[in-house]
Amino acid sequence: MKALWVLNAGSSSLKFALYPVEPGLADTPALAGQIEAIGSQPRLHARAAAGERFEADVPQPADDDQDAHHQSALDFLLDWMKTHTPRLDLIGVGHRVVHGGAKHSAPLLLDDTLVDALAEFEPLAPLHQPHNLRAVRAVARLMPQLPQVACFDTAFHRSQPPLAQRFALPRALHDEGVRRYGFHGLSYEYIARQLPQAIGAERARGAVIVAHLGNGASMCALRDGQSVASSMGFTAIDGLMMGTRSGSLDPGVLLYLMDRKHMDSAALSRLLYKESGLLGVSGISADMRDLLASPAPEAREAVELFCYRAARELGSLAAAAGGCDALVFTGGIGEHAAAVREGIVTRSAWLGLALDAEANTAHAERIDRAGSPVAIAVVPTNEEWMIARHALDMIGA
Ligand SMILES: Nc1ncnc2c1ncn2[C@@H]1O[C@H](COP(=O)(O)OP(=O)(O)O)[C@@H](O)[C@H]1O
Ligand SMILES: CC(=O)OP(=O)(O)O
Ligand SMILES: [Mg+2]
Repeated sequence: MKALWVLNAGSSSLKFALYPVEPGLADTPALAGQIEAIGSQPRLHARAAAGERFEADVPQPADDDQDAHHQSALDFLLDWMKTHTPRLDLIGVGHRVVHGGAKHSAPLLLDDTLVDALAEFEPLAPLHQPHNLRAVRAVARLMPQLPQVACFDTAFHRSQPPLAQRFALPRALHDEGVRRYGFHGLSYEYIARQLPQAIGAERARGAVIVAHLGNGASMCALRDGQSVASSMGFTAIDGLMMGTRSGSLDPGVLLYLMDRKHMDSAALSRLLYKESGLLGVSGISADMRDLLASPAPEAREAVELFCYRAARELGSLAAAAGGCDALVFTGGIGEHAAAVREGIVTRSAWLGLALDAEANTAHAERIDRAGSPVAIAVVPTNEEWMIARHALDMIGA
């Protein structure tokens, strides 16, 4: 079987999928899964198209070194893949690479020079980029002849108008790359392809706001299926409140923390990327499921702040898009947490949004109330398929 591997290395997970490519790219992977909880109790879960399920504990080095944890999860996965897919004719590997900078608006074939260039963006995406590139290097060591393709989370947003990409900072900083990039682009690109089917061709050409609410969360304004603005900026901390990331913050808070608490960039980075968001506000968990199930007032406040911040961002993106013909929910929270969707939509009635409560609790594809002017849809995202599509286009069958 000719096939493509897809690797999506995240902050605490390593997702993978194996897509058959003969005759064309399959809709569903032959095998897909992830190693979750890297750094705490890593476990591999996978599922074959035929329904067979696999689970395995992933050994983890005893020390506290995040890099070592990711490396050992990756080694385990590559070994596991070899033993579970012995008769495979691999034609290439597609990777999610979170940051492609200002230059890269399309997927690229990877080589050593490009990997080194992309490593320059590691400080801008410390939870993702180092792990993305580690996976590229590991595959290159094991199978040096195999073509590898980088698919950038930032690429889809390069269509944004210049104003949407600019901070109100001195021009020289913009010119050296301090600008808004936007992330989750592979997810938004996939959703944009599904829009005609989900909300109708005419609405799909209009102003559509997509909320990708997962562990990392962002929103994107689309016009005619193209990104015109996004809640994430220079880094994936900006915008919405997330599992452990703060989202938008008054920059004066950082000055205060540096001056008065003597926090350096490592301490600030830990605070903003790992200790804030749902985890920081609730003091209980970064996982939306835990918070929705908890009776603690701090958990409820964290969920409410998440919805409030998302509703405010929705208003801002509607301004950027010149309206809101449809709102689309995706990502782990967007696809599964009916209470969060309700919290966001009820705060957005002024935009013409109205929820069909029954359809919402049933996680139906369309959850807007009959006769209301704005479509609301729930569309599962599929970053892995989008990566496979790009990789196959680059490599050729
Ligand atoms: N049934 C559910 N109800 C509420 N939240 C859920 C549910 N399933 C998953 N989630 C939430 O989705 C988030 C993870 O989303 P996901 O898109 O898988 O994240 P990642 O950014 O790691 O790809 C977690 O906060 C998790 O609690
Ligand atoms: C860019 C980003 O935040 O990605 P994730 O949701 O996978 O953490
Ligand atoms: Mg994700």
